[in-house]
Amino acid sequence: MALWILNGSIWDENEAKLVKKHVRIEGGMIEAIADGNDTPDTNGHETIDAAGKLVSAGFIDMHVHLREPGFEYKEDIASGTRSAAKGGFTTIACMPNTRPVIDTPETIRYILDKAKSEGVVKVLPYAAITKNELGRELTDFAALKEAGAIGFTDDGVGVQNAQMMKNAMKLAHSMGMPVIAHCEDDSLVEGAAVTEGKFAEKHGLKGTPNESEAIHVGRDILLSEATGVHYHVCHVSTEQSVRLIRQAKAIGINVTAEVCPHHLILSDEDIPSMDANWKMNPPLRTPRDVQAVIEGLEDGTLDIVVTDHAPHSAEEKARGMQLAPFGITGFETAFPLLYTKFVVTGKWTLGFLLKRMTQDPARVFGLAEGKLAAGAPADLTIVDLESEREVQPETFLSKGKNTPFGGWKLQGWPTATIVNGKLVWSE
Ligand SMILES: NC(=O)N[C@@H](CC(=O)O)C(=O)O
Ligand SMILES: [Zn+2]
Ligand SMILES: [Zn+2]
Repeated sequence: MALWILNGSIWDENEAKLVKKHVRIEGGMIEAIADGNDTPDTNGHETIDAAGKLVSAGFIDMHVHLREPGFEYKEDIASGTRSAAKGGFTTIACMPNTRPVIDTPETIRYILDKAKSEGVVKVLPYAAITKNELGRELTDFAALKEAGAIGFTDDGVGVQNAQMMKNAMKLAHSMGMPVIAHCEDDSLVEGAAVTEGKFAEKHGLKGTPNESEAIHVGRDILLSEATGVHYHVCHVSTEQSVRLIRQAKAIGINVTAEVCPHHLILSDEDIPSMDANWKMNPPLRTPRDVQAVIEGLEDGTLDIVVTDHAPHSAEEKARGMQLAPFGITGFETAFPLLYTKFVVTGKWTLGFLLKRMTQDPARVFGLAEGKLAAGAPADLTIVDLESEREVQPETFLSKGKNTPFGGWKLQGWPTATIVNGKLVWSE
């Protein structure tokens, strides 16, 4: 039996507009895409009517925190993948800053097994660069790759020692694996919760300077040049980082980069109070930085959008700006935020946004997903582009309700998500 998604609107890249199509799915693959004016014979097959809705390749999020093992009170694989599906994501890559840290083949296998038995979207695990993410000793890259790790990162902290990072890059390059870096020089941060800027000044807080991120970006670009490794920069938030990555790409260094919706939309000047739902790492930067990351994404310096979905409990976030952990949830607001802020306003085409959330992550990480075409995996997202709805954190499928976007009125809400040809979430 096939599954037909009928009458949906698909973004046509050549015509740069939405066109009506029918999608036929069989055996977990997209089998055919038929003209919307045809009437396919759907007798004996399942159908989903997508009239008036966008049908897109499923979104891909290459930077998320599922918190399992160890922090299941914040999120687990079951809740995190359901939250992802509700946000229209069909493939997600999870970070290793769990407890224990994902630094052994056993933990990689645990994640993959759990994702298979309890998850509803595809989960790709990263492994740590250093044991316990302590920056002292490299993990067993070969065994981790063999177990299914897709790259190496100590996300949550920066690798402080340059020689350690260089050794990691050399080794990763020798096995064709990428190094993904959380860029932060601890000596320049010293416990600051927000960026240097107007909010910090107003509240008499210590702020993190932009260089704390960009110094690592610059260092690692040079190390990538020296080792040849594919170096991917996490959650770029500063003008200086964008500038360094742009220059590195211009001379052919093997660097790619990501940016989060919140860094594209919010600056430190938007933070209304000492509310820790506005606290994340990197922090919200100045309006000038926001402009720079927007331009970076637009000109391809920044390749992809990721959520950095980072759920925490309400109790943890209630500790206040200085003491609460860094991070905000991302899955269930990402697409509506970007669609409303950049596509509805006419700044970007819908095609541009979709590309940065589907094809580009697939290109950067060499995935078969991310395409809406015959022969591609049947991972699809159906989206209502019209209705305006309010962000209601209490309705999130994520255990984390920590978001600064509560109450925002947005368009572009996913209504159904299909993974490997199966409906895994619908309204
Ligand atoms: N981004 C965050 O603010 N927090 C992340 C860690 C990280 O991505 O660096 C987390 O694990 O909570
Ligand atoms: Zn990080
Ligand atoms: Zn992260």
